[in-house]
Amino acid sequence: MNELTRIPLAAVPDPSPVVRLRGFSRVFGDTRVLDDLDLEIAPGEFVALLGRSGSGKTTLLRTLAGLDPSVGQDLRLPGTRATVFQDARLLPWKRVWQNVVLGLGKRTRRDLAASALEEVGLGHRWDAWPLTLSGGEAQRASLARALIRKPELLLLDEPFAALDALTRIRMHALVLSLWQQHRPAVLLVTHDVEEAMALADRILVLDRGRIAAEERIGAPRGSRGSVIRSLRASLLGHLGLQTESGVYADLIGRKP
Ligand SMILES: Nc1ncnc2c1ncn2[C@@H]1O[C@H](COP(=O)(O)OP(=O)(O)OP(=O)(O)O)[C@@H](O)[C@H]1O
Repeated sequence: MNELTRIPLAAVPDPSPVVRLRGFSRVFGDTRVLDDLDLEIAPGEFVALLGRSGSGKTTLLRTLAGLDPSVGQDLRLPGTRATVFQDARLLPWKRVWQNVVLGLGKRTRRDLAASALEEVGLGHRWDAWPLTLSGGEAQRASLARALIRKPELLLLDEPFAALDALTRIRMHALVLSLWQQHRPAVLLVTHDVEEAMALADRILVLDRGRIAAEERIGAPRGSRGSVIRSLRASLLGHLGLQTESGVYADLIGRKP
């Protein structure tokens, strides 16, 4: 046994979190949208955030992205963050590759953009105009633009919600493989319970401004089938969706 193996586990410090919010609140007028919220995200962790409409998901994501100017500096956030939104937000008057390196300085080379686009499966469209891209292609470009910045924290704000089912599944596979390769911490905001269960290590449910539930998925991706069934019921319960899924089942004549 060498020296290293004798060090007790407790003596190994936890890696410091990429995100740490303690007792964080955000108030708009009379509405307390985030209320004394605690959140930590470890380096390289993939976290999904579920919540009903209006529960504060986007407010939280904007805070973490540094897009909320009224939030002070009392948060621990990483230096490099990048966000992918539901709409790709590409500038239509710039080529796809120019969008990918936008803001990175004049010396950033075209071949760097092209290789990032290659990585997201869009190498053949590197010189295209954004308006000629499909929805899925535009989101690939948006992912390339995020990843080229080598973010410690990648924020995904319902990035697949506007895509058709097949494209969405392909994008899930792409995001997972990019995450496995680059290992940023990820916070994925989604309404889709299945998406959260397929992609994340940990799922949070936001309700009335706080984390109302937390589920950690130990099983590796690809062999989560048995865990997912019980988790789905629990998450739908936390989201208050059991009644709705019952109503839906009545509509289509199938048991939920
Ligand atoms: N700038 C603002 N000024 C006033 N109220 C706001 C502002 N931004 C958000 N809100 C309010 O905060 C609440 C939470 O909004 P938020 O967009 O964070 O919810 P969400 O969970 O992302 O909803 P959805 O799933 O529908 O996108 C809403 O009631 C919204 O009207």
